[in-house]
Amino acid sequence: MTQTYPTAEKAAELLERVRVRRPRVHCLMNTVVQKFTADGITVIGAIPSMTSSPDEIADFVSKADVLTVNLGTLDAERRNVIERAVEIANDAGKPWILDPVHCDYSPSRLAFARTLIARRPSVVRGNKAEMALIGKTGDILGIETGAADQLTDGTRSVTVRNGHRWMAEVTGTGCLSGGVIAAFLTVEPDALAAATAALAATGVAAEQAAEFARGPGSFGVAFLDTLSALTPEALRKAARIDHDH
Ligand SMILES: Nc1ncnc2c1ncn2[C@@H]1O[C@H](COP(=O)(O)OP(=O)(O)O)[C@@H](O)[C@H]1O
Ligand SMILES: Cc1ncsc1CCOP(=O)(O)O
Ligand SMILES: [Mg+2]
Repeated sequence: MTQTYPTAEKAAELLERVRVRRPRVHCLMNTVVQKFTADGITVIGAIPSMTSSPDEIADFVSKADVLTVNLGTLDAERRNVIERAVEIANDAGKPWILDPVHCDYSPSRLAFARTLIARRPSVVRGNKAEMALIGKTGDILGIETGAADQLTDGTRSVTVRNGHRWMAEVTGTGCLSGGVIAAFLTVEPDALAAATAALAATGVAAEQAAEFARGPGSFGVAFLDTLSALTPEALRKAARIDHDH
């Protein structure tokens, strides 16, 4: 069977669509990087919300277009809220993404990540150590980020080669990428194409930011500037997307 693979042209088209649609992205996000993640979602052209209040989660997820579930700074109350949020998203047929932050540090967090994967997120994204423990995710899109981002949906595999090493020195670039991927999931049903475009966009913005930043601190700020200013045309020209065939 002929497979369709995401291209730089497709990434540019999806960036345009996110900016036009302005999707609502609800994030159950660790407490360390809520601001940076919300800023990333805003500058890509989407609208973030961040509450983890048990009283409000149903209303917020019901009004959102997509959900981001991030397991950093997890506590008992947020576990319950996550379970409720996932149930609402699934019942409404809304996409959601799981970031199993630090599941490699804690068996209980890894076990919780596995129960969530059984509830079928559209995407699981983690760093190398996290994804080594999560393992294969079957037909659920699995993404291992790093110097190159490796994406596979069990049938197709794609590598996104954009980015800059300073991304690894700013806390929360991975978490932010989860929020940006979520925004792209709302404009493209093929999760592989959506996530490829999102990671190419953040990677290209990082390359541009590194040209005028002086180190990780100024890079974090510059990255929001360049992600905000990123044009579909610049993304099309600079995206470096490879695939397996
Ligand atoms: N050495 C690197 N060179 C280029 N991009 C990188 C590098 N390390 C991480 N990134 C990028 O930084 C983001 C976060 O990735 P990663 O560090 O793997 O996740 P986490 O923050 O969850 O540990 C991703 O967009 C990834 O592409
Ligand atoms: C996103 C992030 N990056 C470094 S610490 C942190 C929060 C992680 O929380 P936890 O220590 O509970 O895994
Ligand atoms: Mg992470």
